[in-house]
Amino acid sequence: MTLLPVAEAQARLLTLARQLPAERLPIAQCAGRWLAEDVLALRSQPWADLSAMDGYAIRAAEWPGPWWIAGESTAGGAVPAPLAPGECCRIFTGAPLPEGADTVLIQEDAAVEHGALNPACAPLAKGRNVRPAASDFQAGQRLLGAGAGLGAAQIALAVLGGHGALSVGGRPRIALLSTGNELVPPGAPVPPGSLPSSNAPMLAAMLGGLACDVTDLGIVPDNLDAMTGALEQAAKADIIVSTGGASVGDHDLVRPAFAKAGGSLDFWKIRMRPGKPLMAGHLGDAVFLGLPGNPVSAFVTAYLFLLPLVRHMAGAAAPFPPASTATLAAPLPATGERDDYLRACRSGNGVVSVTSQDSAATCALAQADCLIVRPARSPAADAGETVTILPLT
Ligand SMILES: Nc1nc2c(c(=O)[nH]1)N[C@H]1C(S)=C(S)[C@@H](COP(=O)(O)OP(=O)(O)OC[C@H]3O[C@@H](n4cnc5c(N)ncnc54)[C@H](O)[C@@H]3O)O[C@H]1N2
Ligand code: MOO
Repeated sequence: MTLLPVAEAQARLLTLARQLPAERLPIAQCAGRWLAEDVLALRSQPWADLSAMDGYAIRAAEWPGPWWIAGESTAGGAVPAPLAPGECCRIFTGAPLPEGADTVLIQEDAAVEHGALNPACAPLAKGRNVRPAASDFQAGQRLLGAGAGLGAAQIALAVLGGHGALSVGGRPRIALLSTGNELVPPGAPVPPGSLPSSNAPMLAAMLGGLACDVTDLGIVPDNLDAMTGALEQAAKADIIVSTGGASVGDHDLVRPAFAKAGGSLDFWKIRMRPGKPLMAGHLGDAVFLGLPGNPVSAFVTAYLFLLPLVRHMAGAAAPFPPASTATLAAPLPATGERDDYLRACRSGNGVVSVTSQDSAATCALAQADCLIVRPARSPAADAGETVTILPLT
């Protein structure tokens, strides 16, 4: 069976998903969401020519003065009277310049005596220490595009643009299923042959920073009817995620259970290491993602598929993790028939892959802060070569 290239599988996954209906939220609840529509400026910023410093508003052409201090301008105060020739105005940071003024002399460079101002510095260029009206943005300007992520800076911009509420994409509901007779819940006694189930808590943690609601439906035994029932129950969610049982063994029942529940599979088996047995499809309105059971495989496939799927459904225009480059601090062997996503660490000397690349090596995974992406059939690489990386932190 030919293995599907990662980029093709990612694109196909997004076509299975619909973007959720938008909701309008108070701006204080918009952090971490994605805009459902463009945000236009309802006002200009600054609203007038404002002082950037505490000092004196002058007309630069009248340098070196002296000027008579004729009034005062404060942020939030009355609009100051226009300057007559030879006049200046005491002014504070954020306050509007009076008509006729074009420059601000900072108070540290001012000598004031008996109401007269003399400069104690080299001549100032016209416009110095002034923020011109609308120099940040103009009323009507597009401040942020639909699909943009709302972090702290974007929220500040939207508020200054005059908005108190924004239309944002919805929060996908995600149901997690962990399959395997060997699994016991976190913290429970672990009899011989058993294993604490770490995948659902790991996935919940990966999803924790995203706009979504996660329900852990627990551990499902390797039994066709139990798995089918669990999938049917999970189909109320927007995204169903299972881990384990994705491969070809006799007890890997996710595919048959998915079919029995009425699901339609879109793809299975990806040209990547780890993560080959990944599958996706839909069950009713829910998108289904079957991740491999090995913890590292589940982590990498969640990072490359699940998190982008959630971002996409929540309205993100750019749902995939941003790739960058780094210099190898140590050599790497040639890759095989699948693209490698090597767990790696960045340091001042460059990037180095962690000691074990086994799909079950969670100690090594926990040390990694990025993935090195190496296409299938890449030759061995020397220290000093440039590689593509994806940040994990
Ligand atoms: N003959 C073949 N065998 C395997 C192939 C293959 O192509 N041919 N693929 C291998 C690859 S690649 C992977 S990855 C694994 C994935 O298999 P499954 O998705 O079926 O996962 P399981 O067999 O159920 O479990 C694998 C491993 O992970 C442990 N596990 C499962 N769930 C959890 C959990 N919730 N928390 C912690 N650990 C979990 C499980 O105990 C197993 O040790 O298949 C290869 N085999
Ligand atoms: O592809 Mo599996 O995920 O190597 O271990």
